[in-house]
Amino acid sequence: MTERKTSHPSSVVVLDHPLVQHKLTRLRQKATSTAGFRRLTRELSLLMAYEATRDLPLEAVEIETPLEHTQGHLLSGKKLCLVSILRAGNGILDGMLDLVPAARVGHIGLFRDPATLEPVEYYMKLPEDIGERVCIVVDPMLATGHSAAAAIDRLKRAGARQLVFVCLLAAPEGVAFLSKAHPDVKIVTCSIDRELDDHGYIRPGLGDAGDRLFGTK
Ligand SMILES: O=P(O)(O)OC[C@H]1O[C@H](OP(=O)(O)OP(=O)(O)O)[C@H](O)[C@@H]1O
Ligand SMILES: O=c1cc[nH]c(=O)[nH]1
Ligand SMILES: [Mg+2]
Repeated sequence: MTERKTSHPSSVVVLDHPLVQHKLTRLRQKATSTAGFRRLTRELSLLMAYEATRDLPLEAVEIETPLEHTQGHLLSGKKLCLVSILRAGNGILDGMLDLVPAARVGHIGLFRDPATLEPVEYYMKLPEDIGERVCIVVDPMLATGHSAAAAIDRLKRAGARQLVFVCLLAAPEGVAFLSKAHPDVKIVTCSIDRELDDHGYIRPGLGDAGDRLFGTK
């Protein structure tokens, strides 16, 4: 996986791998159906999970292959928690759970007030031992960054210490806001787009991720 490390802070990783960019372009197209949008989101989630889990610690183990004794590496006891920002986050969550089926899952329900662009909380349920887990927070869109920062505020209040934020698309404004609010949180994204428009939509973007995933518009 190639990382582009040019004009953004070191804690932001943009996945410029050809497979990622191909699938992202298909995802952006307005002609892509709901079924296609879901399938592409799932496939991109697997590729993003590859990067988001890069720093998970390994421990050496002794194993027997059919031919000899050797040393291998398994994920250490450090446990994982995937946290979905409802509702669009569930599109990414589903794909990531294919790769890490034993992960615990937290949900934070937030919607963005269309007038103020401020997040409104309507639900939160997290594993009790969240403080002992590496948290991968997923939401397709990082627009103003307010929803992501609010979710991470809540996770830190609940005890989370090691967090990664994963999104399909980010606006420069959202990256700046989240990096300032939570400089310790690595951001993994498939693209940093040009700008936010007057309604807080990412341009060129992909439209409303929740509506496209769930066919609500
Ligand atoms: O960075 P921000 O400006 O806060 O915007 C991003 C948020 O907006 C979208 O959610 P939305 O409010 O549309 O809710 P939904 O997932 O229920 O569609 C998106 O999934 C993020 O959660
Ligand atoms: O472009 C955007 C911005 C916020 N939420 C979305 O779903 N799309
Ligand atoms: Mg939405």
